[in-house]
Amino acid sequence: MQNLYLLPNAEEEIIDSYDEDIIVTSRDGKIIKVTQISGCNYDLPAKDLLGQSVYELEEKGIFSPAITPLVLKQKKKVVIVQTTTNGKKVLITGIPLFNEINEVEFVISYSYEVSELFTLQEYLNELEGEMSAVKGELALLREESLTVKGIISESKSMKQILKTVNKIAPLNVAVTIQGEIGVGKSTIAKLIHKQSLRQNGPFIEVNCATIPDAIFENELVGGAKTGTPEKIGFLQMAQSGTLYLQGVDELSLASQTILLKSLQQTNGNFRIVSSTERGLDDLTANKRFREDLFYFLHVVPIHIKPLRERLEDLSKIIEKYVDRYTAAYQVNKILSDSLFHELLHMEWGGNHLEIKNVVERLIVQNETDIITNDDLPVEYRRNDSGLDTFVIDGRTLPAILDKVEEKVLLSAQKRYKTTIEMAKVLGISQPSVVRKLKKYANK
Ligand SMILES: Nc1ncnc2c1ncn2[C@@H]1O[C@H](COP(=O)(O)OP(=O)(O)OP(=O)(O)O)[C@@H](O)[C@H]1O
Repeated sequence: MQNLYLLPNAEEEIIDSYDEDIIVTSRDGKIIKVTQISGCNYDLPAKDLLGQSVYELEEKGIFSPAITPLVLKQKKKVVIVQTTTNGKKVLITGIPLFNEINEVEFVISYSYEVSELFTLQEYLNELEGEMSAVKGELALLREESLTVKGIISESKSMKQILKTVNKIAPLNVAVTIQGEIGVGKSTIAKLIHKQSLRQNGPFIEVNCATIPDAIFENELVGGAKTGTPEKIGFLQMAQSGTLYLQGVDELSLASQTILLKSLQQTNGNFRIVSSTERGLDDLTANKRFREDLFYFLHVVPIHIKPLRERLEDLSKIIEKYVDRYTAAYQVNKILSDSLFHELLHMEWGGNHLEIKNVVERLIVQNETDIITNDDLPVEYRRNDSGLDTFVIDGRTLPAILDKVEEKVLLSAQKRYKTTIEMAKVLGISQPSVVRKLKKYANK
């Protein structure tokens, strides 16, 4: 730094031209000049400072520490923070003024009260700590929500899908995944994201079916247009990540127009993956889906077959859910072969979601170690009453009906907790249920 030289008779003008706390000390530490507000940080009138020694003031704890000795020693500008007797923080800068033989002749210092800055700094540090904790948590949650381990792909068609995903995930193309409810569309969308170059970015899921037309634009592009700029839209949230438009076939034509316009206007740095239950090409042909939006979204189509058409996957999935729920509920149960066979040949319109639900119910609601067809929830039981086993048996009709009644009652007793519930399901009175149960119990 270039040395500052004291100009003769110039100090007065310099000092008086500032509405600042400035103090000038001589090389022996005496205060020789002050401004009108000097001393206010130390709760002293300016005139009381004049003539005092900074060494003494330091000893009394008023200048803690004094800056003049430091500047004299270092012969250069010094910046320190003083703590005053009443706990205020004062940022003080000391500058040496040199004489002709290059010795420090005077020290000029100016100070600002910075307690608030310190409080702000502490607050910022605290915020920073919280932010990094939240960031860590977010990364963990993102990782968890995107974990796609254990994808079952025994069937040829699922293997082919995984191959396609492998190929297209690193490319920035739009993908449309079609399939029935619960067939694994969002699982594949997450897999595409995980295998893409944007894997560390966000995966933003937009459930198209649940957003009313009136607020769709607001949800997509945020509140800038509606006077609520603090509202961030999905398109902004998805930057450098993946935008997953779940159930895009559920959008009304009005919302489709908004979506297309917003996607075209936004310089979106994200990958779009959409899911649909219905074929978008059919909807487009029937004018229920905008053709231009169709071409925008439908670059790579992936079709996931329902589980009933993927028996190899279905079989593994039933086993997986049995393992999962026996472990979760700490029970030791297996499905009978006949029940397993039955499950393999059901419709499963809700695919994974439905199977998961039924297997959990089977594991939780039955007390026997081997779960059989009779343990299926009523709505899943086949509509045959097993009468064939009774008919040609030389028994009378009342005896056969009696046997059927006994079977129905005992099976209902296993399933329902109270006789009131049984009566309601079977459509007879509760005393009737009690009477019949007694009758069969005594047989
Ligand atoms: N191939 C698979 N292997 C193992 N589990 C799977 C597979 N596909 C999906 N699942 C599981 O099935 C459940 C439903 O899957 P997902 O949510 O991906 O279906 P979806 O088709 O997106 O459903 P929706 O129709 O509700 O959008 C999830 O718990 C998922 O982990």
